[in-house]
Parts: sequence; structure tokens; C-alpha cells
Amino acid sequence: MIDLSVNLNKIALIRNSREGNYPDVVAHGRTCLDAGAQGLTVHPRPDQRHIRPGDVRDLAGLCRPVEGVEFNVEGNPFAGPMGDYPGLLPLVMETLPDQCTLVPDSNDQLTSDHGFDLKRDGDRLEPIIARLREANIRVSLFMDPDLEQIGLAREVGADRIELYTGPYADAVARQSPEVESIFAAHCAAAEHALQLGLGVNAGHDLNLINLPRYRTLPGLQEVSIGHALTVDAIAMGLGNAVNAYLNCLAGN
Ligand SMILES: CC(=O)[C@@H](O)[C@H](O)COP(=O)(O)O
Ligand SMILES: NCC(=O)COP(=O)(O)O
Repeated sequence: MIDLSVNLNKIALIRNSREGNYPDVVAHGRTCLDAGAQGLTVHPRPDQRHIRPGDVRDLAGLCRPVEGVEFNVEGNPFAGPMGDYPGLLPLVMETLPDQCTLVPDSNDQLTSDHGFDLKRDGDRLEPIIARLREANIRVSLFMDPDLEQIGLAREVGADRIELYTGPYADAVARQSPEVESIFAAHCAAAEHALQLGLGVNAGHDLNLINLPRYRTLPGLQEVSIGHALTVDAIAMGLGNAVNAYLNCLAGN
């Protein structure tokens, strides 16, 4: 079974466009869990464009007591404090999510658009990964499907990789023949990760069109999906959208 972790960033983005707490991010997270999602994901960024530190604390409290539900916090471990954003690591060590997905996003990026370069950052990441794992937090690294880089992910102590699926999703949207070669590269990367003892997650721009193929990736354990699922929820409702993604992942 492939776990669905719903990313709540875009619920928070709508909330932040007005004063107040509407939509309530925690209430919508609860709706996702009630609909059967196996987890929730957030990506608190230093500029707090969407997820705020308080959301991370509140959602940790929502997920923690629920058996079989995981909380995944994403972010750049090198991004320092900004305003009342304390930095990713202090926030993660305070809230103790089940998984922390480290992502090499700079503060000014519109969204995540590349995986780690562990030749450059591996030495800096290794102690951070060790500290997170000492706190019983599973560590996943946001990676491109590069076999050498995935080998380095094992060396620096990661538990899993998250394959960056943006280029795959873009190729599917463009109905490009590149889809075949991109998906083949992802399958090779997944097989390599599995041989190294790494778990395999995936995410970014996955949707109901490109997921039926991607769910066949060897050893895929978890997909984190937010942007497209939120858009789908506008039309079908959040609970129904979660059900649609769960059914898709189940091959129905
Ligand atoms: C790492 C990744 O691909 C996404 O999880 C990320 O959370 C997207 O961030 P935005 O929602 O800010 O675009
Ligand atoms: N790690 C991917 C994620 O959490 C959600 O990405 P997206 O579906 O919002 O593109």
C-alpha cells in the first residue's frame, strides 16, 4: 500500500490572504485524516507565505495521538530564523514529527524545483540527519533521480529519499514523449535506492492524471500531494478529493 500524505500548504495560503483563521488548517487536516489519508505534510518556509510555526505545532498535536497516521515536516535545514520562524530544526525538534523531509529550497524560490546536491551539501547534512534520527524522526531527502546522488543519500545516513516528480508531472501535462524516459529514470532511481536499503517517497505536482502511472514505481511507500489535491477539492470537496487520490493509489 502506498501512503497518501496530504500537504496542507495551500489551505494555509488561502487562510493567510485574510486576517483570522478561515479556513482552519487543523480542521481541514482532520477532514483529510477522517477521509483515510495516512498522513499530513507541511512545508513551513521562513517567509511564512503559508504554513506558520503555530500550524506545525497544532498539526503535530492532531496527528500524534492517531494510530497509523504520520506527520511529515519538510524544509531547508540550512534556512535560519526569520521573524517568529525559528528555523526548521528548532521547529522539528520541538514538534517531533514522524518524518522530516529535508529540501534544498532557498528562501526566494516560488516552490521546490530541485533535489539536493550531496557532493556539495552532504558533509553539512550528515550531523543534522544524525541529530534528527537520534530523536526518532525518520529522515527523507528530496532528491532528483540521480543514481550517484542517491548513493550519497545512503552514505549521509538518510532513511528514505523523496523523488522530485516535478519534471515527470510537467512532461505528462505536455503529453511529451519524454514521459517514458523520465519515468524510466525514476524507476531506476527507486530500484537503486531500494538496493541500498533506502525507502522511497515521491512528490511535487502529482495529480489524478499523472499518478496512475507513477503509482507503479518500484517500492513506492508514500506520496505527498498538496497543490493539485487542493485544486481538486475546490470542485469535489476535500474529503472526496482525498478519497479520489486514495482510490487512484489503490489502482481503482
Ligand atoms: C517539497 C515539495 O515539492 C513540496 O512539498 C513543497 O511543499 C511545495 O511547496 P509549496 O507548497 O510552497 O509550493
Ligand atoms: N513533497 C511534495 C509535497 O508535499 C506536495 O507537493 P505538491 O503536491 O504541492 O506539488
